[in-house]
Amino acid sequence: MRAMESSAGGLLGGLNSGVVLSLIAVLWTVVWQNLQHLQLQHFFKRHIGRHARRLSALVDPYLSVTVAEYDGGGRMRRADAYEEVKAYLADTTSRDARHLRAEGAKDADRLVLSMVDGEEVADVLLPEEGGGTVFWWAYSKPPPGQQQDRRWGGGGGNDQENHRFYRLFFLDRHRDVVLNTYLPRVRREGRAVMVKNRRRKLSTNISTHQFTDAGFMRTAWTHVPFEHPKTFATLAMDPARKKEIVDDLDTFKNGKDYYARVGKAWKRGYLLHGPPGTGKSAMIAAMANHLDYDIYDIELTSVSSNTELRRLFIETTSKSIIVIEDIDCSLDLTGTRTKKTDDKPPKVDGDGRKGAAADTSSKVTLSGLLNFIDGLWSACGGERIIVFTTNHLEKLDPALIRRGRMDKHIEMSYCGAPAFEFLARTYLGVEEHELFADVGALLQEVDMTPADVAENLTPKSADDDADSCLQGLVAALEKAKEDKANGRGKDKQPDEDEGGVVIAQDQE
Ligand SMILES: Nc1ncnc2c1ncn2[C@@H]1O[C@H](COP(=O)(O)OP(=O)(O)OP(=O)(O)O)[C@@H](O)[C@H]1O
Ligand SMILES: [Mg+2]
Repeated sequence: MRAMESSAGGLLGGLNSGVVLSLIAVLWTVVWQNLQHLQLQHFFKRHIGRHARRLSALVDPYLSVTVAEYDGGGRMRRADAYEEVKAYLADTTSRDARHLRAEGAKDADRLVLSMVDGEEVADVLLPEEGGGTVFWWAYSKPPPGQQQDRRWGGGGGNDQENHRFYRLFFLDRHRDVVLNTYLPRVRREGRAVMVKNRRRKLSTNISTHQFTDAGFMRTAWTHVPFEHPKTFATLAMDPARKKEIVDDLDTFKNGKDYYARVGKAWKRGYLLHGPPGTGKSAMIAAMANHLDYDIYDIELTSVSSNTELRRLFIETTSKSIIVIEDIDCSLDLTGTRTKKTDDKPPKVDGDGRKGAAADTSSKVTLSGLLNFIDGLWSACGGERIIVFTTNHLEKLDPALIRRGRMDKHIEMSYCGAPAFEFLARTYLGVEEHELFADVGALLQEVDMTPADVAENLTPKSADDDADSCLQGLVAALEKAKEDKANGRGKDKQPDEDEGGVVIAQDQE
């Protein structure tokens, strides 16, 4: 059978032209097919299997390594090796393959090319690896009805999708160099190409059909290119705290060995809390830009079950930030989500949390969320940051935000004098101004968010300059001070009555 595969791939003709061998190949194919019809294959397999294998090695001397699109039995996560081989072959493909598939690259004008089904390209060893030897890479999918066969890269599971694969053909005498030198280099170089071509993504959990290597298929996430311009250089906050956060992120990013050594999953939780407009979302964008990570923004209210939450997690890639904004408003066990399902009281598990036992049908529970953050599944893939934001730290369940889950708590607060001066430099380009002292003093008396300060510092017409913007800010601050004195100040946040202590109730 392997003789058939490789001859179909054009290998045998090119490299084994002896008439005798060709005759044997034809004879063998005919005999084998007839044996199948006669139901004698089993007999032969058992009794002359060894001889058959020798004969087939003579007819088809090529060995193969299959790099399948999906690891394991299901289509949970694209195999890294598959992506790496695809990236590695992109150059060769664009040079040699006749039919190509194109995807957008980081650079807006460029395309990343790959093979379509049935294409083949040749590759050679580098001079320092021995040079000269030709290998063949073929890209294909299993023949109909054989998707589950392990020979075709299938995992033997129940998934009926067509799993694509790359298959490398080589001679037995090159086995060592292929397995120990060539393939590791393919993966290494593939990873480097992936980094070069990577367009960062902002994904959200809207399930859609997307075009992948396997054609149109349903994906849990929908994404757009991530293009938020916020960086730590334009985020106003106390310089010492900013440095601490940047150092923390860098230590995490470079901490692969450390996490492996201490036996912890390579992930880190950040809890950003503070009033609206203090820069929590801006901080997430700055983190993603600093680390060069993708963002997965989960809208928890549209996740129907703990199982779906887990699936979402599995479909995230490493080097990503998983964000749940306004976590205090996202998980309402007493509101509409519960009413939507049934009136049965939620099950309570051993440590008193509801919903952990079996209720996976209808809603996300605190227990599901805790598992999402640090259960066994949370370790798959590695290099992920999980960020929760909230305006109401006090409403969150202590179990959710304890260290180990949310490792670093970052308070984002109202604008002080240093943050204001930073914003004035960023927005107006002024280092010094006579109104700085007035603004600084007013900011000590009234609470104004960086978002409001930034808005006041934004020129509204061509006539606006640094003077007029700063005067506008002083006026706004004086008005806020007056309102506060008259009892019309912001005693409560606009959304204070919404949301409710929803997560906390999960742990009664
Ligand atoms: N510390 C800051 N430095 C620079 N810009 C800021 C800062 N805080 C807020 N801003 C600006 O104010 C606007 C609103 O900020 P952002 O959306 O990050 O607030 P938030 O804390 O996420 O608010 P919410 O709780 O309502 O989601 C953004 O345009 C952001 O650039
Ligand atoms: Mg926000």
